[in-house]
Amino acid sequence: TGSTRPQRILRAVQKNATRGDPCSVVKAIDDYCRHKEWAMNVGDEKGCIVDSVVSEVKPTAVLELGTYCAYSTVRIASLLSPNAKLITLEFNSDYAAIAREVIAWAGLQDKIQLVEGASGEWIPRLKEEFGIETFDLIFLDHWKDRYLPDTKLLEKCGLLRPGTVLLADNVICPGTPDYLDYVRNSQQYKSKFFKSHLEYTQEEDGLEKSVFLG
Ligand SMILES: O=C(NC/C=C/[C@H]1O[C@@H](n2cnc3cncnc32)[C@H](O)[C@@H]1O)c1cc([N+](=O)[O-])cc(O)c1O
Ligand SMILES: [Mg+2]
Repeated sequence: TGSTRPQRILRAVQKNATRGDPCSVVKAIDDYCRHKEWAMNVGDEKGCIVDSVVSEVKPTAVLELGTYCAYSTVRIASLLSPNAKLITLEFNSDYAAIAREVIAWAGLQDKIQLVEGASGEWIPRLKEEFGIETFDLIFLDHWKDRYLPDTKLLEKCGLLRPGTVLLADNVICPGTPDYLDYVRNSQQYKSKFFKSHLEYTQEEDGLEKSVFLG
C-alpha cells in the first residue's frame, strides 16, 4: 500500500524545511503542493490575508476548526505572542498524527494544542477542559457544511465576545452559502469579504472576516 498525500506532505517538510523554523515549514508545503501535488491548505496567497488579520487582531486565544496537515496551524501560531495559545480540532486520526509531526518540526508544540475530535463534540467542552473564557480569533477551514452549525454552537457556548473575529476559508470555492448568508445578514456580525484565489490555482475564492458584535 502506498503513502497518503498527508504522509507525502510530511516527507516534503522533513526533507526541505529546517527544524524549528515555521516559515521554512510553510514554504516547504507550499512548494510541494504548488509543483508536485495539490492539497487543501489555505496556501500562500490566502495565507498572506490570514497573516494580516492575525497581525491586526493580535489574538491570545485562537481556535482553528480543521487542522488537516497543520499548514495554517503553523502559519498562524508562528505569528502569535509568547503567551498566546492556539487550539486546533481535527477528527481524522491519520491527519492528526501527521499534523502533530508537522507542528513538532516547526517547533511550535508549546503554542499549539491539537485536539483529536469532532468540533460539534468538543466546542461545548473547551471552557472546562482548557480554561478558555472566549476566543479572540477563530479560523474556520473544516467541512464547509459545518461552518454555520459550529458558529451557532460557539455563540451558544459563550465562546465569542464583542470583537471576536471569525475568519472563514473557501467562502467561494468550494463555498459556504448558508454561513455567508448568516454572517452577512445577522445584526450580530460585521462581515467583510477578502477576494483571492483557491490555493495553488487561478480559481476564484476568498476569505470572509466577520467580527462578532455581541
Ligand atoms: O473541503 C475542504 N476542506 C475540508 C477540510 C477538512 C479537514 O477538517 C477536518 N474536519 C472536518 N470536519 C471536522 C469537524 N471537527 C474536526 N475536524 C473536522 C477533516 O478531517 C479534514 O482534515 C476544502 C476543499 C477545497 N477544495 O478546493 O475542494 C479547498 C479548501 O481550502 C478546503 O478547505
Ligand atoms: Mg480551506
